[in-house]
Amino acid sequence: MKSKKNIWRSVDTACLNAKDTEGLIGIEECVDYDIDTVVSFTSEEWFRKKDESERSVIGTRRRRKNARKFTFSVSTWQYNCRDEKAKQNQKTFAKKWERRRDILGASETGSGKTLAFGLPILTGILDVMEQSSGKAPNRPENKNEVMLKPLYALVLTPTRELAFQVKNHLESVAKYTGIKIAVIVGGMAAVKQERLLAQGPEVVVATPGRLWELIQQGNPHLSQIEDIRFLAIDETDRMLEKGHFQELHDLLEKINLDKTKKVRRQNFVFSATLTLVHELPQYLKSKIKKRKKVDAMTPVNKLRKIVELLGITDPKIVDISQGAGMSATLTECKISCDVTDKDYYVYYFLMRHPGRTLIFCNSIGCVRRLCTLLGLLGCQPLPLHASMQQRQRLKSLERFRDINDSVLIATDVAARGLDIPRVQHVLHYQTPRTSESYIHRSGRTARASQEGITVLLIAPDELQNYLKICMTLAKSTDLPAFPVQENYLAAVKRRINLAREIDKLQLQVRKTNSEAGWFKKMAEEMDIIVDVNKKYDAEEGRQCRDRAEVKRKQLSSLLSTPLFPADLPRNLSLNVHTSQFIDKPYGEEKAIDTLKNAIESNVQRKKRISAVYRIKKRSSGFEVPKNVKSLNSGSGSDRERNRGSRGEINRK
Ligand SMILES: Nc1ncnc2c1ncn2[C@@H]1O[C@H](COP(=O)(O)OP(=O)(O)OP(=O)(O)O)[C@@H](O)[C@H]1O
Repeated sequence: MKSKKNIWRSVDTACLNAKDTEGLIGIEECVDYDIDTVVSFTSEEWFRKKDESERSVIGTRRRRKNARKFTFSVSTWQYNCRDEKAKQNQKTFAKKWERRRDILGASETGSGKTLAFGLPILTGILDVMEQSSGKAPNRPENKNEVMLKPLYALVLTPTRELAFQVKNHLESVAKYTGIKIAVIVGGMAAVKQERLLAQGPEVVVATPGRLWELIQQGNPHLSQIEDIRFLAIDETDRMLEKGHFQELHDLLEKINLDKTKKVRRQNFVFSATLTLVHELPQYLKSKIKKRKKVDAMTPVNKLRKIVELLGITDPKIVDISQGAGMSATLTECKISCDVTDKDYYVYYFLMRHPGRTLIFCNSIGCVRRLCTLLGLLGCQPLPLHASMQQRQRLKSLERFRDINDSVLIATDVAARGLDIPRVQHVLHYQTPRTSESYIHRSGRTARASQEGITVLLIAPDELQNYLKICMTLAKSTDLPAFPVQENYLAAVKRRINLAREIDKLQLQVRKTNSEAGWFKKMAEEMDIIVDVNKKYDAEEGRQCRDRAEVKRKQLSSLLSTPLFPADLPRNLSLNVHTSQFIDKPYGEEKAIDTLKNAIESNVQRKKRISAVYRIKKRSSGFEVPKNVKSLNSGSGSDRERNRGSRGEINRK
């Protein structure tokens, strides 16, 4: 269809379903057209539209007789599209895309990479669909086979949650284009996913394991995987890590087999840490000095390796990551403490600074323990780790999104890519093992130009790891210490210690019960009669239960008394799960402001002290002692913890 004079008329939307028109600022219908040729929207037009303050996306939806032009407001994407940084990011990427080259893209966390590859893919598919509209679809060679709808694009992500998120994100953009998107991940019923694939989605978002499984099983829609025109690999550096995602390598081998198809395909390779490289360990540095054959890992080397692994030729590299992939709106800080004190500081933080908080642990066991502990204290934490059922994992995420001031305790399974609105704090309960992990975990806050704070809890035996992270991220100064009002810690400790005791007693009860259960089962199998109650439960188990009950009552009464001074406004609410009263202060200073104020007052204090030194020196020839370097240098001191110091890193 071709419009002659480009005359458009408003369409009355009253007759349409409110859900269908949600987010539309209007629908116009082209009223002068010929039905011979199809009008396609050029990339220039697309991106020109994107620049307008009320950015709009134009998609075509062919109806039986006429084509309609759909313009939808960005509010359908659930965010305000005036995020200049994200827009700039996507524009940068768009320019490269116009030349249809493979893109290797690195930009900081939360800067909008999903759309940076999502938009080119969706527009690309529309183009391909327009071009091939006259041609016959993929006809099977065998007449008995069903005619296949084409598969145009594949997006791969390292985690299932991220796959769902990317799918939702793309779906909201593709809402009026008619492009269908399916998500294929492990942990969900394969039959259901096969049903989705049978509908012939143009885009498949998947994790490599399940996708490869279905390909191996000969899924008809996925049999076209070699024909895809667009491939995006999100969090590529993680996906290509040694020993992980073997299926991805198998898949790449398969789709790179046919050289003509490979050349026709456009690849998008994205991550915030795509160009991040680590400092070489000392022993390797000395090998380099001795001219032994050790390749220093540079960003170029790293990218070269990725390109080689993916079989990409002549890609365009777009590296607009600043600050080692961390958002400029992110404020970092640390709390140095003993490993046994970490619970106190976490609970203190949650109570003193309520807000949506994501706590990262290094192991599943740690997530479970912390969840139980904070659960007993009425914080209602939500767990997220790989040993949970997929349904539960998604439910935890959903509740974390929906509930204000919610707390999610997760392993690194939640570290990459997840975009949860208004996460105010990220706490690293344990120092992450890699710098990448630190960047991605921290990047769950301060997204899309919002402010956020990340707090690293460092025990003495984690100092080494912490220093490595600082060096990789080229930090010249120590992270400031988060200010903690130590006078409240005694009350915090009382609560935590009681909760720990209850946890221990509960564990003992569970152990006794399971032992009794096992014994009973064995006795039944051997057909002997044993008084199990007498042997196990009668004394020890009952005593533990009673003691736990007493302690629970004590804790309950502690929780019903205020933790912070009476002059702070408080919110005494009932925890419906435990029937305990939770006392939550609110209305006080935000964590980020507390830290900024502490840093500011520390700077002022240093200025005052150096002014006093100068005056004294001038008036009495007083010399500043040479060993006075920094007032708060060194880590772990109470003084530093309280005042938010910025000491120099001791690199030795
Ligand atoms: N042009 C834009 N204007 C406003 N917000 C945007 C824009 N583009 C993306 N966003 C929003 O920014 C947030 C972060 O986007 P996205 O999840 O794509 O970031 P990312 O760069 O992939 O982050 P990560 O590195 O953590 O995976 C999302 O909520 C997204 O909706």
